[in-house]
Amino acid sequence: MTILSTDKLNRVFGSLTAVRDVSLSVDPGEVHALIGPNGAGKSTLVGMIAGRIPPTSGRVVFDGKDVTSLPAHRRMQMGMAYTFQITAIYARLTLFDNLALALDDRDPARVAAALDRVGLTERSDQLAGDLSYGHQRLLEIAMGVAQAPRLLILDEPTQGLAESEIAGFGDLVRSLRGTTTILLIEHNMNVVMELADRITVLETGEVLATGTPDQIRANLAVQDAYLGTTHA
Ligand SMILES: Nc1ncnc2c1ncn2[C@@H]1O[C@H](COP(=O)(O)OP(=O)(O)OP(=O)(O)O)[C@@H](O)[C@H]1O
Repeated sequence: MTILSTDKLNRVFGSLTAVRDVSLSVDPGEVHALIGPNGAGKSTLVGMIAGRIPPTSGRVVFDGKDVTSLPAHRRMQMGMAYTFQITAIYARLTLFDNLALALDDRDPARVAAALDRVGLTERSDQLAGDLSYGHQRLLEIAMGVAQAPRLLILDEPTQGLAESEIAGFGDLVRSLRGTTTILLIEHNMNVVMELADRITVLETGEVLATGTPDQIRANLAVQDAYLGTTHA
């Protein structure tokens, strides 16, 4: 059973095929990482999954329905949530108000619980715009999680986070494992190897390999193309 699948998804920009014939499937409850070198097509693929970028051809199926032609907000109504590299928080509102908006509920206990998941409870009354970049990323993740999505897409969530914050992020993902399906685009290989149930490797727009962290580590093509390790 899959909650999300893509079927021969393609996206062409002029003479460049950014994503070529990508078919992948994500199982309910798994943490599925998407990795690959810069320019491999990760953001373009996720943009098509989320409904921000129209595919040139191919299909996206979410929760058993073909959503290829549905706009992003309809996919969100169906249970997709995503955080992107550009933060989508309200800088002039407090953390409390940001979370209350995401939850559509001002119940202090619920807001506090949502902030607690990312360790920001004590900053509840601060303006979001006054937070460090790393804390803004955590707030954005908390807002995504608060919506209790069926599929949470995290685009480079640890970018700009300090080591201690990365550890907290790892705890958060582990606490969601099994209940929330997560598609994780991430450059930090330690984070990927530690958190992912399965990994899909993209290279120049194509799927190079899919497998468990151990399988991906042992895959010679992946080692050559991406992991930078040498083998005999
Ligand atoms: N709107 C666009 N117009 C033209 N080319 C684009 C557009 N968006 C992406 N590309 C190109 O498509 C290719 C894939 O880009 P994409 O951003 O999807 O890769 P990525 O794997 O997410 O990279 P990164 O890890 O650097 O974010 C790149 O060569 C990029 O220059």
